[in-house]
Amino acid sequence: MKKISIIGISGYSGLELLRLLHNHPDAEIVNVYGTSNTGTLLTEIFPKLIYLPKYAKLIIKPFSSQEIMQTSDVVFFATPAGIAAELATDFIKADFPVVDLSGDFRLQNPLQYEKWYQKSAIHADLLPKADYLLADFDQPKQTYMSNPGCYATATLLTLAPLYLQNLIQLDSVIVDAKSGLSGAGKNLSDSSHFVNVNENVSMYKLNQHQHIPEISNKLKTWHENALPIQFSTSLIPVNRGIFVSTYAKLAERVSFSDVVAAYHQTYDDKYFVRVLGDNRLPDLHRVVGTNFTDIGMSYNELTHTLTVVTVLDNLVKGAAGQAIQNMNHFFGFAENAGLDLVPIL
Ligand SMILES: NC(=O)C1=CN([C@@H]2O[C@H](COP(=O)(O)OP(=O)(O)OC[C@H]3O[C@@H](n4cnc5c(N)ncnc54)[C@H](OP(=O)(O)O)[C@@H]3O)[C@@H](O)[C@H]2O)C=CC1
Ligand SMILES: CC(=O)N[C@@H](CCC(=O)OP(=O)(O)O)C(=O)O
Repeated sequence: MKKISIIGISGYSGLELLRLLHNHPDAEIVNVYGTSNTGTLLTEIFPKLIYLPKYAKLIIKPFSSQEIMQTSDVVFFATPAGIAAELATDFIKADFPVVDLSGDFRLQNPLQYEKWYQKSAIHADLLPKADYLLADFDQPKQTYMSNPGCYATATLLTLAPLYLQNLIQLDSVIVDAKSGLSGAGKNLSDSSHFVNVNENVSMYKLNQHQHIPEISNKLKTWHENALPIQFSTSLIPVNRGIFVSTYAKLAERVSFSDVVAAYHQTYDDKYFVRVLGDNRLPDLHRVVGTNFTDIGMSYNELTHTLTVVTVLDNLVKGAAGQAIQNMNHFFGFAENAGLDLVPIL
């Protein structure tokens, strides 16, 4: 049984880690950390947990790297960008296992991080200590596991077969991504007020989203001629879910059946990515509450355009679920331990 600490327990993905780890056969949560409400019982802040005796004694504690390393086997950072960069050094120096849900270690180039996250980057010497782990493709080799972003996960799983098998015109890719509100975390802002989100759709961070460099960096490892992609993000009035529509022109002499075959070839042996087959397109309800990514595709003979639709739950596959999938790989557990989830609806 591996002992777990969670930093950022009162945030959306911190609590989602607790929800998923609750059913993990090989893991137990021993300590939880935050900055507000320290010294308070977790069940006092979240009365919905009161009936779960496992958590009756958990107190939200102020961060202590020494305590975490003495009491647990792995720590999850479910904290906003900038916090792991500040607090993770002791773990890296001690080679202590970390799964970081934030963007702090996703970009190996500190200048790229500073440009896209508009924060100071961690010292360049520490960045190579982290593995960027798109869990369905990458296995941890080091102890610092950097979890991909939610939009980046959906986009990369969409594009992997097309880049790896050289199936599209690389200058033709347009990714239109939409997210539910929990993707923005628990803090209120004008744009996240119920009245501004309900019965509304808005595009934000156009051409400036912090997941763009992360996506481009990975695409370059799959295809040496990868070009910048056109990428947009919109907010939709749902609690959870990422819905990505991707458009591209096929490369010469590539047919739609080649594309469908490539998706099956890439994903049929990957438990958490499900290919729906040609002309069947997924919707959010298929995956909400689960660690699955569902992908469907269609081809328009008149415009010679491929459309791929990808859905995932931003809090599960986009954050806590993929983080646990990476932890499962690290400890050699079954990949789906704690993650065999049925969609909420
Ligand atoms: N929401 C999502 O769908 C996704 C989120 N992510 C990433 O995961 C991370 C967490 O996101 P999310 O859960 O949405 O964020 P939230 O804003 O909901 O929660 C963040 C939590 O971090 C805690 N925190 C902040 N500073 C510290 C600190 N110094 N020490 C300990 N705890 C701290 C806060 O607790 P307190 O109030 O006690 O300070 C808060 O509960 C972010 O980096 C986010 O970008 C990645 C993919 C998807
Ligand atoms: C709906 C919404 O606002 N989503 C957030 C996703 C946040 C996130 O996951 O950011 P990092 O992974 O880079 O830390 C956003 O678009 O910024």
